[in-house]
Amino acid sequence: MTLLRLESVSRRFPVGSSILGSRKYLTAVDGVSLNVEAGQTTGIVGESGCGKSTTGRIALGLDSPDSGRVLFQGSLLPRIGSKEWRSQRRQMQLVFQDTLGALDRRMTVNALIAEPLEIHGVGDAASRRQRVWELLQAVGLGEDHHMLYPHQLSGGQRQRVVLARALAPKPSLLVCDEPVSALDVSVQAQIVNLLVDLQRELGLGILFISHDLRIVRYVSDRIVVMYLGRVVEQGRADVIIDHPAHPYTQALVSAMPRLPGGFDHYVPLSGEPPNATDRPSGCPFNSRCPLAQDICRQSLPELLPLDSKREVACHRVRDR
Ligand SMILES: Nc1ncnc2c1ncn2[C@@H]1O[C@H](COP(=O)(O)OP(=O)(O)OP(=O)(O)O)[C@@H](O)[C@H]1O
Repeated sequence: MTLLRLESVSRRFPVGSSILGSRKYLTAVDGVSLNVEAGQTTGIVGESGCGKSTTGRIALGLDSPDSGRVLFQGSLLPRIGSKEWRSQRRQMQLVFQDTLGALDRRMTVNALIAEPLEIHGVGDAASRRQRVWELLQAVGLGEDHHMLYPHQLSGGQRQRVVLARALAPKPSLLVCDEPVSALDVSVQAQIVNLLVDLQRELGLGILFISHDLRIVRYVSDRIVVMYLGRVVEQGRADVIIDHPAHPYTQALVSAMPRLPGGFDHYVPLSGEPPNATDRPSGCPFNSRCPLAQDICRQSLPELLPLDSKREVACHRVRDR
């Protein structure tokens, strides 16, 4: 069952000064469509600034698209701030990257986990205490931690608190935005495994945002590759990573440690993406693409099925 569906969603932001007449618009997200199935994970990858977090905020209804639609369990997301929106927000929770300070330093772990239950008016005081206890256990924290303050916890323990807070209102969808990028590699693995276990147990749908392809491959059923606000390739996670088709995906994958039987070409990725206020005409990737030809500078490639397992937006892939 499709839990979340983004249909041709776009979002642009004004940049520069309107007084000096230099106002420009930056297109952060441009015609993005994706699905998250119940009990499954859709990963979004791409370099910094490609629009991953903006897509996540739109998916959660924390930001509104300028065009396109967001459907949650088949219905349009209610207007931001409305009563319906507030009640639906329980169903959709954000797991963000904990930088020390994102959690209120004056609150104990207990109080931090109880807070979302109080905000959403879940149960009475006794049932909330019971739920906090269950959540502590679910994320691998317990008696030793519940009266501690955030600064007394390790990064991994704080991320467990972030996860417990997100799970408190019993959501069906989690949007995880770089949930482990601030952590050491070994702790990253613990938190990612915890997330995968909890997903299995609770049947959660997850939109998992990260610039780290290894982690996205590990957790995702489907992967969406974004470049300058657009989806350049999306499909089954194993196909995207083992047989990437778009030159951008190939470059990202070839920068990963090689996997047995996986993609074994080296595709260089030089320079930085162009400024998002000044996107090149044609394919957004043409200025860095080793395969670019005239057509790539002239016309924007559509995202079209390449085979039954993925869609690709590239003129040249179809020529090969
Ligand atoms: N509120 C805003 N006002 C103006 N520009 C914005 C705003 N939010 C995001 N942007 C711009 O939109 C683009 C996409 O940002 P976004 O945070 O979605 O990218 P990202 O892929 O998540 O990046 P990162 O991996 O660095 O978090 C960036 O160029 C960013 O500067």
